[in-house]
Amino acid sequence: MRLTFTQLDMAIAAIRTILPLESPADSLLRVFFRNHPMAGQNDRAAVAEIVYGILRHRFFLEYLAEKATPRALLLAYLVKFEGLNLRELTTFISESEAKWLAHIKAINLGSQPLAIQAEFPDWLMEKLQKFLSDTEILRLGQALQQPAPLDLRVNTLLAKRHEVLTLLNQEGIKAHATPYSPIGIRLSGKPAINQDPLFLSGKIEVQDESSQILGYLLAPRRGEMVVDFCAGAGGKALMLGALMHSQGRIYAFDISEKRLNNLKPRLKRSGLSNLHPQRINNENDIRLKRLYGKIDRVLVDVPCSGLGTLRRNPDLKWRQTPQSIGELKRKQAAILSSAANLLKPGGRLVYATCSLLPEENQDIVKHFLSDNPHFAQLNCASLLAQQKIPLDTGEYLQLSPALHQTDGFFAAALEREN
Ligand SMILES: C[S@@+](CC[C@H](N)C(=O)[O-])C[C@H]1O[C@@H](n2cnc3c(N)ncnc32)[C@H](O)[C@@H]1O
Repeated sequence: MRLTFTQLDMAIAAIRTILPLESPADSLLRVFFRNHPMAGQNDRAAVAEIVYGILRHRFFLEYLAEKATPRALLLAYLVKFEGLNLRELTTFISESEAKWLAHIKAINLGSQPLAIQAEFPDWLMEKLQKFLSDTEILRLGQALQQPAPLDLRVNTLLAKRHEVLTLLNQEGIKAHATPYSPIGIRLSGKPAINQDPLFLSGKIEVQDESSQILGYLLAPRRGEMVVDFCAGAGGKALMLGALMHSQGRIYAFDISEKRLNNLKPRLKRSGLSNLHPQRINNENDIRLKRLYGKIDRVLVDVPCSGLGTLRRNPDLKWRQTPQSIGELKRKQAAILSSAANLLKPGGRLVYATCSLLPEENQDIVKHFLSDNPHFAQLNCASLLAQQKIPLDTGEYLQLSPALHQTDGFFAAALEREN
């Protein structure tokens, strides 16, 4: 990483603004850049990389810096994680900083306590230790400290994967097929894909491979009635529409008008005509009643702690607390129970989270099944095998950045029997 003085100063200002983490880091960074309109494309990329790098390695960096000032965190990060040598920083640092940096260069991360090596706060360590060994926690923590690759989904309504791969390679963008999703592409590096003609013409969408696998678990067919209960900006609903060849009907529900508005330009690009976004007041919205017992497939991608996405959102481990997770669990159970009312007998429901914690995953599903004996659990590995996806994580789908190079994802597939 080669940095200018301006970028170093701007990075310090950005860290000062973002680290209190009063809002999500990505929105704080957006506001920061809005307030620094003179920053060019390269400056923004460098500052964002530094801020996210510091968020990923914050525990170790705070341990290294006696006083965790934005400047100390920046310098420690550049030396320990970006491999900058002191010569490259001489004009920027004082003599005492140079001495301190020379000292910390020799400190080995491997000799630190597990929580620091894995970069997990104490409350999360406590939860993880209930179901993972120390070795598994370390592997998970290390995988979550790596930046996520950029995954694309080919919109099969408009293009084929091999054609898109050829076109990307012709543009000089290094890309290869994802190992599990038959319509996924993984890019090397982070090209500005949202300016690419393939993106602008709706042939590709940005979507992590783990999220694409969910679409294959739900496996909606042409002509069916489908609900994406927590559709957000529609990442998964758009894929469902393409799997259905734009035939049948998908309702994309969400309580957030803003998120559904973000779906609109994507929907326009996608060429789909079977997707209907609709804001609901809450999971018990009276307007849902007319659909009770009528829907073939329901996706319930509930709000969750997001701990499986720490590669992209490293700030979540400081923004979540045991209390916030307690509230999420109540919401998840309520949403699952209401969404299940929509299903017709023989219909399929997929409950999904991007959390790693059994309390937001298996526990919610088990509780639902014990309250609803007319629902049965389907085996996710068999459902994926039917779709020719050789991905066997047992009866639940459990994807991990350490094992599958995807975000951490959980899903259970349920069928209404009568
Ligand atoms: C994990 S996100 C969904 C992401 C989305 N499926 C996608 O692929 O982009 C969870 C969503 O649930 C929505 N939500 C929260 N409470 C809800 C409720 N009671 N009913 C429906 N949606 C809700 C949130 O606004 C958020 O967009």
